[in-house]
Amino acid sequence: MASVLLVDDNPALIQEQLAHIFCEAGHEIGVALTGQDGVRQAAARKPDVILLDLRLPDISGLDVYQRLRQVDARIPVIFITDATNADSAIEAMKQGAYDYLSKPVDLRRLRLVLGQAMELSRLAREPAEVAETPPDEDRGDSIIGRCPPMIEVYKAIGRVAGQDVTVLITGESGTGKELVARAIYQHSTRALAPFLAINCAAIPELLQESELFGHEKGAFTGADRKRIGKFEQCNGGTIFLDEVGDMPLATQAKMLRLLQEQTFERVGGNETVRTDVRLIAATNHDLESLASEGKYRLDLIYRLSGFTIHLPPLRERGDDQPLLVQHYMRRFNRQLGRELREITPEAMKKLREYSWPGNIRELQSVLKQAMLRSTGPVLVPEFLPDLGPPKLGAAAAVEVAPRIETWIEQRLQAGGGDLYQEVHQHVDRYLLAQVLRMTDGNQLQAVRILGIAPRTLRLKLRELGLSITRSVEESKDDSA
Ligand SMILES: Nc1ncnc2c1ncn2[C@@H]1O[C@H](COP(=O)(O)OP(=O)(O)OP(=O)(O)O)[C@@H](O)[C@H]1O
Repeated sequence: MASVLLVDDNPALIQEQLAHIFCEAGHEIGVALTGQDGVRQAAARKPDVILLDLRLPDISGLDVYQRLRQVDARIPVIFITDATNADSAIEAMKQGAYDYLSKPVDLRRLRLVLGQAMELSRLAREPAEVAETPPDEDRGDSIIGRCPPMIEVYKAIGRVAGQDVTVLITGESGTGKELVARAIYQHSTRALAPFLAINCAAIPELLQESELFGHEKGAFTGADRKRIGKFEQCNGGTIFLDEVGDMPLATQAKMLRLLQEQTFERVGGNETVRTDVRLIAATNHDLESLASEGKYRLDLIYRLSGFTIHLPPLRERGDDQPLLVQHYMRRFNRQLGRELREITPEAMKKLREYSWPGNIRELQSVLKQAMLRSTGPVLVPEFLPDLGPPKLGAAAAVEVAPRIETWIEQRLQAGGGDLYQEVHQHVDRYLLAQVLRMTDGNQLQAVRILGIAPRTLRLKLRELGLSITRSVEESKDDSA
């Protein structure tokens, strides 16, 4: 259930748009007509996101914003402005507002920004903590596991959280890097300051620099107004920079300076901006091999990796696997309205024998599929999707899809929400795996066939918990 507070003396239109966006029952949309009432309601309700009009009858929007920060600096505040108010909006962004929207607010943009802000609010507030045993209650995102390498991870989180240093988290896709970043943030001295998560792979390379550092009006074609970047916006807080290996060289140079001096210039500007942000970076690439190919700066690697935490792949976590299975079975039981209590030893054996290239994200996806197909209270191997032999990593784990009509029929009978997204994921999973199999894992050929950008393919693979391991034929050495 989401809760949004709208602080606006003329709320009708946006209220209507919010009602349209949150058409499901149970969401809470509070409205305050004055700044004072806004601050009072924010303190009383602690909403997930606040929409704040800059022009209020009693106090200026910027003053209200400062008071809201005192209530809880982690609640993302989205400013709503008249186009003429751009300067105040820029000032608001400088002070840490999440985003700003001009009136009349475009519904699609509102939905997008609101969705992102909600997710951020969740990330900043839901505890990401180590669970001694799988928790009964779904208290936030628990980090499950007690194998020796994970104990080392917990110790490292404990050692570094309170120190204001840059941390690099490494590990394959889906091993929990973001979860660990949140745990560090939540145990740090900046825990009450904002947290921003940015995925470099999701931002087109040409826009990365401006997204992170901002730009001046006219800096490039299309830069019709000044923009405050994430590092300026998150002053005092923590930035989690995911997929930091996907950063173009020009942005790397700027990042290096930021880490050395905590200063930078906006794109197209001369003014030196000072910021105080703690950086937690993550990558599933080997940065040193990127450096040896000339794609990554070694000096940046040294700066980023002052303190490194490595997350082991799931296949090396031994008895953590049954713990994770138990944990996610409980969660999906709640989400899907199921009552599966057990998994047979044979089904567990199948899971343990699999190599999990997509790690915990893939485990979640496989379990969810299996639970949706299960009929009784026990998860038996027949309900698991075909997991072997993983020539193309998780891609090979994709079952030969039943006809889509049958699948939808089964899902309708099973009940549960999110059907639209599930159908699309189901089709994507099948399509991508097929195409990647056909091209033997060659992504360039695959994107040509699919007609999508390489970045989109990478994002989709990540979203689906798929990864590619190309089969390598042993070269025959005739001279031997
Ligand atoms: N130890 C764990 N216990 C429980 N859940 C976990 C654990 N590690 C990861 N997860 C869950 O697995 C999913 C993927 O984790 P996360 O997004 O943190 O991985 P990641 O390494 O950042 O992935 P990527 O490299 O693709 O960004 C999330 O839903 C997360 O909550």
